[in-house]
Amino acid sequence: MTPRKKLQGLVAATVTPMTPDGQINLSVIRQYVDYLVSEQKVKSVFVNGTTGEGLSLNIQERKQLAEEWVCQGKDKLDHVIIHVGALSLPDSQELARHAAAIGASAIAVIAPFFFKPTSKDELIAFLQKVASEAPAVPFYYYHIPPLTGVKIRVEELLDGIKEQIPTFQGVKFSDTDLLDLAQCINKNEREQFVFLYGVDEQLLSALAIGANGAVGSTYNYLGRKTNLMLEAFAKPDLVLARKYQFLTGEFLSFVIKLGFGVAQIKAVMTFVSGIPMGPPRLPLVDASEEFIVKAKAKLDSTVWPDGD
Ligand SMILES: CC(=O)N[C@@H]([C@@H](O)[C@H](O)[C@H](O)CO)[C@@H](O)CC(=O)C(=O)O
Repeated sequence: MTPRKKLQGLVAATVTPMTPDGQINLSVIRQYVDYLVSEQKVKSVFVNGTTGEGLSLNIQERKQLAEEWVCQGKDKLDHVIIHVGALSLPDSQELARHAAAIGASAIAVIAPFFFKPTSKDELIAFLQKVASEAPAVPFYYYHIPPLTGVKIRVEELLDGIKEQIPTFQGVKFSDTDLLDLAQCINKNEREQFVFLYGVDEQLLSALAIGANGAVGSTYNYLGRKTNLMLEAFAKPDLVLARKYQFLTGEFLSFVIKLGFGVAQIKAVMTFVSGIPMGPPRLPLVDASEEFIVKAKAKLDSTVWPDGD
């Protein structure tokens, strides 16, 4: 990894490749890295997050994946962010120490979601205990209230956070509350925090209010298209940028109606990239053949502004 360009642009939330019998399949990570870089023009990854079924993996598996991504990403990827959140604080701390030891670019932590923090102070206390185990590694809070049920506003959380977590770098913001995101950006201009948006279907709106980039599942297979949207936005050619966003939205809205989660993301990534991502881990179950046929037909029939 080339150290340490400020994180911006697209970050692929990686899926965890598995063998048909449910073991993690490290052997395809090298091919996965090359595919992201050469075919999707995506040079940063977020490992062991939601899309990566991080919370369904054991500690050993999470460490192996982190190591493989860092190792295979060396000299190819700009940033390898490792999600180290867990329900158990010692597990999360162990993963943070491990990520630091292997040279991860950054770590991220989700709010614990069984026994939940009920206030900003409780959440910060948990995050601080994890971040302090990796004192030289940039730290991101991973905000995903639709899955954690932890709805503490990020705007509130950020107030004074640097004093308690000196490594705090930014937020992976996977929520539709754009007012909260806007307030975070507006109030923290001097802090130089990084805001990575996580709802791919409305990334353009987040860019408009100042998000630095995005972490998401679609950048695994629509990274190149979304990069064209980012370029159009930067020009600015908003008409073109909207076209890309609308087409991504049309695909997602189509598959969401069919039932779209990590299993289906793995299936889409498998047919688009040709890399076997395998089944998900229970309680998730494989995408149906019907889903795969319909999703593939939808993607194949989409005509993008660049002519593809
Ligand atoms: C709830 C969820 O899984 N959200 C995804 C999105 O990329 C999502 O798949 C996309 O917006 C389609 O709805 C990401 O925010 C998750 C993510 O970045 C991760 O895997 O850590």
